Amino acid sequence: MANIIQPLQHFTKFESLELGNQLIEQALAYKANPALDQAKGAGKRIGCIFLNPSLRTRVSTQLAALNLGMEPIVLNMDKEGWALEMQDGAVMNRGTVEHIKDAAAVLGSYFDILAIRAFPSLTNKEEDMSDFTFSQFVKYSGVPVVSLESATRHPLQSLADQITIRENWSGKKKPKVVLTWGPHIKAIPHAVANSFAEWTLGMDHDLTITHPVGYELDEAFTKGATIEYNQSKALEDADFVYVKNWSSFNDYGKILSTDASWMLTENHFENAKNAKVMHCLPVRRNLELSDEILDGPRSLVQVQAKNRVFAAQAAISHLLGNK
Ligand SMILES: NCCC[C@H](NC(=O)CCC(=O)O)C(=O)O
Ligand SMILES: NC(=O)OP(=O)(O)O
Repeated sequence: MANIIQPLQHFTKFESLELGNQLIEQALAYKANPALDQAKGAGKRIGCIFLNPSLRTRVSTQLAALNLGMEPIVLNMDKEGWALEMQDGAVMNRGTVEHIKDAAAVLGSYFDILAIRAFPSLTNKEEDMSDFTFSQFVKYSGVPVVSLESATRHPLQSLADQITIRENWSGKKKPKVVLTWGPHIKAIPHAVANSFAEWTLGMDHDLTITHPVGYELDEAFTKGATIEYNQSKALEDADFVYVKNWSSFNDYGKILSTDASWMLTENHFENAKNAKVMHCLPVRRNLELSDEILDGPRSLVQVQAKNRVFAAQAAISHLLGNK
C-alpha cells in the first residue's frame, strides 16, 4: 500500500523522498497537460509578494496559478509597498511606515495562499539563517505560504531542477551530480546552492560539491555530499553539473575569490563528455558561465526555466489539497 503523505501547510523546503517523487510526477503530468486541474483553484487567490527582483519566479508562479484556475496578484513590496518595520516593539519614528504584523495580517486576509520572496541581508548571519523576514510573513499572515526564495532556500527552483534531472536521465545507475561554484563580482546568497544540495541529496542522488577553500556551505544542507576542492577532479564522469556562485558562509557574505579558471568552458569537460550543465538563471555570461556552454548542447538552462511553471503548479496544487 502506498504511504499516505500528509499535506503540507507551507511549501518552504524539501520534506521527503516520497513527497519529492509525488511532486515531480504531478509536475510532469501538468507539463503534459497544463489544464489538467483547471478548476482546482477556482474562486481562490494567491498573492505573490516580492521584496527583491525576479523574472522567472514572478511569471512562472502566476502562470502556474492561472493553469489551476486561480487568480494571482503580484505586489512588488520593495517598490510599491510601504517601508516595512520588522522589529517587535519598535518605536517607528524613523524610516519604516508599516509593521510586518499589520501588513502580513492584511495580506493574509486578502488571499488563500501567500507566496513570498525575501533575500538575505548577507550581513546578519543569525537573522538570515533563521529566515527572519520570511518567517515574519508566515507568523502573521495566518495562511499557507510558498517560498519564492527565502534567505536560506529556493524550493520551487530546486523542484524544477529535480524535474529537469528526472527528464534527462535514463541511465540504470544513479546519476553523478556536481554542484560547482562559479565566479561572480557581487556577494550572492546561499539559498539556491543550499536548496539544490538539500533536494539532490534528499532525492537520493550522489552529490559532489566543489568550490575554492573558504566557500564551504552550511553543513545543515550538504551533509552526505562529497566535498572536492579540485574542480577538475570533481567533474570527472559527471552527468549533471550545476553552476552557481555564492558568497562565503563562514566569513559571512564575503567575496574570497573571483578566480576566472572556475568558469566552465568546453575544456573543463574532457573527463565528462556527456555531462549536462544547469543554472537557475539569471546568469552573468562569461563571468559565471561561458557563452560556449550556455549556447551549446550541454545546456539545460531553458528547460529548467520552463519547468519552473510546472514545479509551481505542483506545489500550489498540493497546498490546495486533494479536493
Ligand atoms: N533567483 C535566482 C537567483 C537570485 C540571486 N541572484 C542574484 O542576486 C544575481 C544578482 C546579480 O547577478 O547581480 C541568487 O543567486 O540567489
Ligand atoms: N531562477 C530564478 O529564481 O529566477 P528569478 O530570480 O528571475 O525569479
